[in-house]
Amino acid sequence: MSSSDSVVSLEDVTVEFGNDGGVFDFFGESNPVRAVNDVSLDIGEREIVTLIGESGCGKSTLGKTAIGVQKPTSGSVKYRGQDIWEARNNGKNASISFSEIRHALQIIHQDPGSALNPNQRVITSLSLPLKKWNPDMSRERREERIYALFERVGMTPPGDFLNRYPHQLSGGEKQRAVLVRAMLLNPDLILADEAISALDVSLRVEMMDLMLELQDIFDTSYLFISHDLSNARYIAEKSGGRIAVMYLGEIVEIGTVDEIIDNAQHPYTKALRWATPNLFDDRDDSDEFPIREIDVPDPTDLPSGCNFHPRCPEAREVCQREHPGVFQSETGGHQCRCFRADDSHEYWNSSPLYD
Ligand SMILES: Nc1ncnc2c1ncn2[C@@H]1O[C@H](COP(=O)(O)OP(=O)(O)OP(=O)(O)O)[C@@H](O)[C@H]1O
Repeated sequence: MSSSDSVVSLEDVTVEFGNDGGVFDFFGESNPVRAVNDVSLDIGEREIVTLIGESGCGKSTLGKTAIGVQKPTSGSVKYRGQDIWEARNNGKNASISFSEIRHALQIIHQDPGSALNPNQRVITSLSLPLKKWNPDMSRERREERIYALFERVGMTPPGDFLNRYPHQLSGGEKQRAVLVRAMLLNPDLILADEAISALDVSLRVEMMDLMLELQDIFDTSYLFISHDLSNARYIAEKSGGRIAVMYLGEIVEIGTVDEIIDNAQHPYTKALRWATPNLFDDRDDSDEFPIREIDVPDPTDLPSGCNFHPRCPEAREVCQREHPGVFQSETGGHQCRCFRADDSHEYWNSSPLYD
């Protein structure tokens, strides 16, 4: 996919936190955290990209950067070809205004409670954004749309739910209300940041199905963040989307379900897959955990060479010295940041690092 066909396109994006002139900088006590490191990613029309990786690897920061909430330290983030930060800072030259971009890129969080005002009835919380973005829409028309969507997501009769306060809804009902609120704005992309993680396991599939159903109606793309590979697999498989695996700020592998689940190339992806037993029918219980059991490196003090080499059972001397670039499969879709993806790399003649 080229960046011109994309809804959102990130190119060489890096996001650092720290070194902001605070008191710790003065004493030289803080190194910046490179939460996102040189990430390029295109999200297509009606595409679902799932970001997966352990806590602190940079998923939320990358997600917020993709929707224009977090400014990148370097690199560009474009919405339909328009640089989001240029639109924000230099609106006169922008072909798409920053407010149009913010309208088109919505977010739903893990905690739906935080998105609904506890002191307002649900109908009010859902009406306000519609009113803001469509000031000419009559109150009757607004409520008609909200009621229709509530019916669509199975919250019937809608009035029973809409006239309650958020604390009178269950977690699953609140999350559905928040999804409806985002969809009412007819966004092009929704960042779903761990949006199903707080739900009971039994409700997660229901919520993912609902997201897919609404995607069909509204032609929405999703950037779906999860730390659970089986959820990532479910949504990517059903939508024909891609899974992107993050490790310490980088996308270390990206591809379709077949490529990531059945033909993983990166040792970290293989470790995630191993750690998700319900994905791995052929696992022998005596198999060793395919990752070296040391602490996750400090994101303010990244290792030399490949970020993953201290934990990688396949690491060789070159991995300690050189940072791997992105290797692409012949079709270009399956990408991996590991020397092992290149049959002719000097890695294969380099000495193993660990016994
Ligand atoms: N505003 C901030 N200021 C300083 N550091 C931050 C900030 N936001 C994130 N970080 C750091 O950036 C790194 C990536 O954080 P991020 O929340 O993006 O990861 P994550 O993969 O989404 O984690 P989790 O799954 O726990 O939410 C972490 O080391 C985190 O502490």
